[in-house]
Amino acid sequence: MSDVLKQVRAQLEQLELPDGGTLISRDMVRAMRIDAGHLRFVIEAPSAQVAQHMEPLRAAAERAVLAVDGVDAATVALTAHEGGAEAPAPQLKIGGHPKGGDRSIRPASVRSILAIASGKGGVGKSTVSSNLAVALAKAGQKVGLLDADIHGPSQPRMMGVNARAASPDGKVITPLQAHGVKMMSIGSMMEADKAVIWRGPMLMGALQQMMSQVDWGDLDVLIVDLPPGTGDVQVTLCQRAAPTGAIVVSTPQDVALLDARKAIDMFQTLKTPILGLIENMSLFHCPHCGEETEIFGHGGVADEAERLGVPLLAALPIDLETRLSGDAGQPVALGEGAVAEAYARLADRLVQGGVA
Ligand SMILES: Nc1ncnc2c1ncn2[C@@H]1O[C@H](COP(=O)(O)OP(=O)(O)OP(=O)(O)O)[C@@H](O)[C@H]1O
Repeated sequence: MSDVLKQVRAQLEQLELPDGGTLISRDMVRAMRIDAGHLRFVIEAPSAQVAQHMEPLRAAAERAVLAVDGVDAATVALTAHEGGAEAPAPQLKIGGHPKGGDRSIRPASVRSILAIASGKGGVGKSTVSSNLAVALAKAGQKVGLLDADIHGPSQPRMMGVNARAASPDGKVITPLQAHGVKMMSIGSMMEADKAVIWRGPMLMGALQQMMSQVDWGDLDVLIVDLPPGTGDVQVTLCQRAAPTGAIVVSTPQDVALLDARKAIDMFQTLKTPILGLIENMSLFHCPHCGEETEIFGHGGVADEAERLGVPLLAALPIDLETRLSGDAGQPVALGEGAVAEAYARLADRLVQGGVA
């Protein structure tokens, strides 16, 4: 963390909350960054109800940080963990059959939809999705994250959102909010230890509901974390939501790459543009001896990207902090350091390319 950001945190430690503690001690500060003297961060209230009373504190925080040398301007936003304890549980029947034939399920207020896919499970597709969402939000984009991995939803854990989603009118679902990102997951609609035992049509119905019945509002980009493989959810998304493009995540290992090719072939068949590939877990840098080990090999994804004529968008190392912060619901891209910078570069590249 830079010295200026450390001083900003120290300054915020001085600002007492009316009900005790500070924004720092109560872990309410998210996505803090400084760019050419302009400091930006998000205060995340535990619920929408609490957030309603926090505007004076937001304004006070914005004023207080201007006292720090190196901060010339400050923008502090207020968000809430929607669906806190007092929010009503959704009355929707999730998991019905899809409706409307081939009609589009693309929300009109969403500018870009990025599908994050992989051929094989466990290669880091959800990790990339959550970190990319956070990095885009840090870059000032209005971001949504839809966890479409219906059988194995991991975004509630990775984004640190335990609340159940709410639907005040029983028709429209209010998305949850974490780290400046609107988030919706089938995991936020179900009881934690209930298995989802739906088949094709119900999966497609659930995707349709999460696209079109969630109040996404105006978004620059909606990141869709797909299930692994080439099944009904992927095909429905491509045919009915017309994603702006797909990003395929793979490890450099042969077996993962073989499956990634199938995913790539599916997107080509469905005429969804492939924006590029991401190599995840490419290199391990030992923090003790400094040695670098290619645990899953190296370079395979770059070769595949070249063969297809699409960019290699990022090569991300196998990294303990990535795993720990994902498990703790605080994506590594929230902080600083080499991996956070790699995600910031990836976000920047997608924004510059006009796809986010
Ligand atoms: N670069 C990385 N370094 C270290 N651990 C990682 C990295 N990327 C992902 N992981 C870890 O690997 C595990 C699997 O990652 P993740 O859930 O993102 O994969 P996935 O492709 O979405 O899997 P699935 O398709 O089965 O849901 C997680 O524990 C995650 O924290």
